[in-house]
Amino acid sequence: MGITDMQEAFYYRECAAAHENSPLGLHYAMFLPTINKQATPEQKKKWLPLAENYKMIGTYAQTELGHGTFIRGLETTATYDPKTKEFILDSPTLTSKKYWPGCLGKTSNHCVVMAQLYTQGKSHGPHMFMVQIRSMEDHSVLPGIEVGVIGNKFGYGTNDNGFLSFDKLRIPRENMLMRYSQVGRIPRENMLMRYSQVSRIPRENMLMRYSQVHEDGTYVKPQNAKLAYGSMVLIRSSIVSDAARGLAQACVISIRYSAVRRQTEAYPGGEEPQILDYQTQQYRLFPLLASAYSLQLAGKYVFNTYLEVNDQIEKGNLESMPELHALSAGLKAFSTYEASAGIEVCRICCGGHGYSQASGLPKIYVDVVPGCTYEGENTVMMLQTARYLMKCYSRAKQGQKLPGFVQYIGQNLNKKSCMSEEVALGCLVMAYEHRAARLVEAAAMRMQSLIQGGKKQHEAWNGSSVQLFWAAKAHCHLFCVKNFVDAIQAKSLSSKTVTVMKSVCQLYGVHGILENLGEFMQDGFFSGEQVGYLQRKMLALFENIRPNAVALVDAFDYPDMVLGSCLGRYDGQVYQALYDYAKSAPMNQTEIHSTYYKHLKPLINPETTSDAMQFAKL
Ligand SMILES: CCCCCCCCCCCCCCCCCCCCCCCCCC(=O)SCCNC(=O)CCNC(=O)[C@H](O)C(C)(C)COP(=O)(O)OP(=O)(O)OC[C@H]1O[C@@H](n2cnc3c(N)ncnc32)[C@H](O)[C@@H]1OP(=O)(O)O
Ligand SMILES: Cc1cc2nc3c(=O)[nH]c(=O)nc-3n(C[C@H](O)[C@H](O)[C@H](O)COP(=O)(O)OP(=O)(O)OC[C@H]3O[C@@H](n4cnc5c(N)ncnc54)[C@H](O)[C@@H]3O)c2cc1C
Repeated sequence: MGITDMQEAFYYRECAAAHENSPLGLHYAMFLPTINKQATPEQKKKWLPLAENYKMIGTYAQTELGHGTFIRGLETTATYDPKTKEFILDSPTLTSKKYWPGCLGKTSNHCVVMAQLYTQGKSHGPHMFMVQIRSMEDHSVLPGIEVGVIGNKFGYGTNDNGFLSFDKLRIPRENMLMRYSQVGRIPRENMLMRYSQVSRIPRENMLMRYSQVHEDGTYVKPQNAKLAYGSMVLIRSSIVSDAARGLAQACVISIRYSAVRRQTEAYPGGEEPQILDYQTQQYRLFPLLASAYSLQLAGKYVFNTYLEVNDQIEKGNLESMPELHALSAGLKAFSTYEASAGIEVCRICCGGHGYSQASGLPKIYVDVVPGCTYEGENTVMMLQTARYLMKCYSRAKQGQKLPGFVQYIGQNLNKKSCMSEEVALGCLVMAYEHRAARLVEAAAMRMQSLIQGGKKQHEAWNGSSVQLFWAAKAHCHLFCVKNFVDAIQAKSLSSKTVTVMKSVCQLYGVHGILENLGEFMQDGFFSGEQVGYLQRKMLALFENIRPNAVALVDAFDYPDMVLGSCLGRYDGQVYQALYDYAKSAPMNQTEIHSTYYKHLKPLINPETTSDAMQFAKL
């Protein structure tokens, strides 16, 4: 294809089989990026050409039967044997079997495995290892390995998510991904001098990233243990755009269909209106359209931030890792929650036809919804963001300056909303900042009061985790609103486009307040009159957006072959498409289905069953 940008490559392949979830998905999404980001130059030189040319086909094997979220609790072990300079990989318990990795059961012949590293009897936590699991000659499973598929799932039918276990499998020392940490002395000639010299330079000259390497194979610590989590941060940063894509496609289908579908005469003898003219249909669909635009912008921001921060990390500057982790973890959770719920609403808005595979909506749903679980279960990710927000809160209270997107924390909470009938974008942002700041403070106060009441840190954390979750969710919501407003105000769009997009942005902000009113009103920030402004503005925005609704979904520019939907076709020929779809159903290829003879005929016409049974056996 010659496409070098990995997101473009992903979406190009998606066009070929939209939402089918490629059996090579993990090879592209995590196996290749892990080699790129976690391997030494020497290891990359050896593995990348094979992986890029599909000789090595791999996946990312981290999750086990017993652990997915708690990486430090993983049970697979990799024990270093200094005599043979090998690691011994083992699955010591039933719960240590790897379980869920995509493309593992039948497709991959290699995988990067996350295992607890042991050297000289000491554990050094989770590290990545390159492991060949099948022969590159005949794809047979290698000795010491058990691998297979995990069976049918909620969706992902084309992905052979699998299980994998090791029985004291020996792999060469060079198979530990050693960009950030090593075991055993690396011969000088083996290590490209990109980052550091080995053995002959004075110890104090060694970049802190590569601290001491000892002859006896003592473990070399990375600058930050979380560098090993880097592949997950990449995918989390990518998932936001992917969730936006799923929601946008569902909006295209449901809004185009709502412009074609007519139902129920508006008044006795009157014409049946387009269902898109029903205010309740607009109330359900237009905010989702706004959300799709907002999440697309958020996805662009977070992926660009990932690229920038990753660039710094590669140069040894890890300063922005915490921000990137907090942003990517929170937005991954927020976007997949919003998109999953939104796609389901789009399906319901299409009535019975929405429940048909012909609509394309079930496929989009089962492709997007696991994003709430994989790459970090959403609640856990929100709590990781909350952990960062608590740190920011205490820094703000100490008068420290905070980075850009958290500067609102610790602000004065006594002020009231500036909201007027006009519903200015600035007042919307101020409302979201106030809500988030207040929820961050409330969670911090709750933690503090529990600790002052004698609770231990972890008890106070758990006892505050609902409020911590609310604070993180409000933080992510603020980010999306502010990012959308900034895009509208900064963009040099034509005045017509700005007018339309400003209404979409306003609707996103207004609807978000009205759907979470308690959090905005709890401290009297809004008056009842101001809430009235917002309610009237929302209804006015529906009317304002209605004439451009189809153009706003056409603007996503998804071709019919990607939407795969009889309801969302660009030409609007829904009923003919549905009828053709039905006619093409495999069961309609014969007038009488063979099961009639076996199961129905004996009930309906028992007397003539025997010769018919002969016929059924033909
Ligand atoms: C098939 C489709 C194909 C598609 C093809 C795609 C093509 C590819 C091309 C790619 C682009 C394509 C575009 C579209 C693609 C998207 C489509 C979908 C892809 C689908 C594939 C994905 C499949 C799914 C793959 C998977 O599912 S793979 C497994 C995922 N599994 C997890 O995600 C485990 C979660 N759990 C944890 O991440 C940790 O367990 C835990 C909770 C953090 C605690 O970690 P712990 O070590 O306990 O740390 P703490 O003690 O809690 O914290 C201690 C201190 O560390 C800090 N810190 C924790 N972290 C981090 C971190 N990162 N970084 C920095 N700091 C961190 C924390 O801030 C704290 O700092 P402090 O506050 O002390 O200052
Ligand atoms: C479609 C799909 C594809 C996948 N692909 C891969 C892959 O390629 N490679 C791979 O390694 N893994 C993969 N996974 C596994 C996935 O990464 C894990 O399922 C995910 O990390 C969640 O972990 P878990 O399943 O152990 O859930 P758990 O962590 O057991 O979560 C269960 C519940 O416990 C709660 N919980 C857990 N910990 C906490 C906490 N500290 N605080 C509060 N609540 C908590 C969660 O919020 C959740 O509600 C995939 C999963 C799916 C569904």
